[in-house]
Amino acid sequence: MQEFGLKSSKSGLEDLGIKQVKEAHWNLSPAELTEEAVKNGEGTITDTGALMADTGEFTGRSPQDKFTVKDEKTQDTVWWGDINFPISSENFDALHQKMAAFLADKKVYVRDMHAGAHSKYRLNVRVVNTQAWHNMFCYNMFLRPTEEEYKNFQPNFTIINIPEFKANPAEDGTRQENFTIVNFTKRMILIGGTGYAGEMKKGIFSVLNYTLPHEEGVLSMHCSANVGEKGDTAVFFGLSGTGKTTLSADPNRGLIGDDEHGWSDDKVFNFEGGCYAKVIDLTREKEPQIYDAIRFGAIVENTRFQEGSRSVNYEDASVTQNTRTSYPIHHIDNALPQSIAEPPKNIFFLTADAFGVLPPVSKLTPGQAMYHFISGYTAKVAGTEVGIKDPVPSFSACFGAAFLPLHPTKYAEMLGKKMKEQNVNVWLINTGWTGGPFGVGARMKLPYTRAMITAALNGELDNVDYVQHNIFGVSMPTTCPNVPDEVLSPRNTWKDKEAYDAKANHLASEFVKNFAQYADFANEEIMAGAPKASADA
Ligand SMILES: Nc1ncnc2c1ncn2[C@@H]1O[C@H](COP(=O)(O)OP(=O)(O)OP(=O)(O)O)[C@@H](O)[C@H]1O
Ligand SMILES: O=C([O-])CC(=O)C(=O)O
Ligand SMILES: [Mn+2]
Repeated sequence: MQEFGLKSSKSGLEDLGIKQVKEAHWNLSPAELTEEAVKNGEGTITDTGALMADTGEFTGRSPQDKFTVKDEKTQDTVWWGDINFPISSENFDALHQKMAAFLADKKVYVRDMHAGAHSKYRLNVRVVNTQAWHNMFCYNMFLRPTEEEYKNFQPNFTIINIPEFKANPAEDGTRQENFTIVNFTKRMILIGGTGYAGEMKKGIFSVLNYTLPHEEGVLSMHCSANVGEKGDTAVFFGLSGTGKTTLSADPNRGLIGDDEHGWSDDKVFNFEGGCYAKVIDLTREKEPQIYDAIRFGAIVENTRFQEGSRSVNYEDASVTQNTRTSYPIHHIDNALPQSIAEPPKNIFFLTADAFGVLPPVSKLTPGQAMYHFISGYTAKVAGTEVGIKDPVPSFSACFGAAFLPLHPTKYAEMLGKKMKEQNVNVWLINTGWTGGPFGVGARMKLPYTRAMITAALNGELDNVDYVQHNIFGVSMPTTCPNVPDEVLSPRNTWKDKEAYDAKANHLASEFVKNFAQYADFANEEIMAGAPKASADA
């Protein structure tokens, strides 16, 4: 086999069961990968120098096709069910062999990288790709080793990602032709039949969501994080599309990361080396930092050009609503170089409530915080996952159940303990609808949401009056700098108050129904954080 680039002297492709490839390109630079991607016909260059590529049939993750190998290591530790689907190690081994054989006449791009900015908890990840742009996605999204580290690199987890390789469900134990399979024993992830690059980053996130809490006592979180001038860290939990990336990019605060973090005894640290932002309707005016990050080295996915030019038309959703960009974190000016900071003083739960019920900013008691963390509510609108067009209420424990191999109460217990010990403020932010539900009202204006978060962080909401929401019980400030008072109470913003009460009661009942599955875990304090349907509505 022909090999190019900066290769580790410690281990090669044979160690991954790959005996033969046509060419292996090791650890190419973004410039080389951009060139390869264009030569291979994978993409084009935009007028700001970014690489534009399509993910193919899959424009989002496919949670139903994500499997975990059920074996001695995982059978009693993984939370099996409709999130963690089991597959046998025989199926895994057979697929692994087929994939390795498939590569015999292919050109591959191999990359060595780190996950976890805290040196104590770092994971060495090796990825094998058939598409150059995927390899560049990994350059952007994972932490980049130094030249010396490349030379001595030894992987302790590997991803083999071949979009062109399709499984045969009847034989391979998958649901369809596409699959993502995590094997904790062999320390390997196999991805096939899909070109959605996010499967790689979320695959490794799932791995860290197992190893860190289970083996290291570190809480892993689906959140963004940034830090103020005084070293005050804030973390922003939220499901896809709720604003983690958008709101963590704040010109007045250093960016730690936009999607995946760990909270150890002493630090909050990013798992990743870059950001993966939604770009639908992106404008420079609303999101200048993200807009300006889309330059040479960045990738834009599933976007289209303005007619007759090489400018990206961010309004074009003809391929998908889930258009994305990935860029290395240093494309954001005030990103912290080490991606690590002190434990948080403030925690925000972001929700995009398409029913327009939850207040745009409210403060939670510790019991309410636990209740909302375990609930993990948002309303799903068309976006990151396949097959969702109309908004639906969505509860995803810990704001990221899809990535959690362990039972959610494991993460909830760890968070609850940390919140209490460190006396953290917890806020609920509705970045979703106001003035009525989706279709009637409008999405909360981004400048208002930013102002609410800024006020909370600066202590400007410490000494204002609060009122309790009649059903959810959360405390709503009655004033907030740079936000009109009338926006702060959702009921005020609805023309039809009875319709509001009915919707609020309905949403409350959805919360209660969903929470029933955690009844064994919840104590009195947590249950006091539950919404209470009002009898007169
Ligand atoms: N008030 C608001 N607050 C936050 N985001 C808003 C608001 N109004 C509109 N948006 C839009 O909502 C989207 C939020 O997406 P963002 O990329 O921040 O989500 P995310 O939580 O990082 O999701 P993912 O985990 O999938 O990456 C952006 O497109 C942003 O422009
Ligand atoms: O993983 C992805 O494709 C995007 C993302 O951040 C999420 O869905 O939380
Ligand atoms: Mn995410």
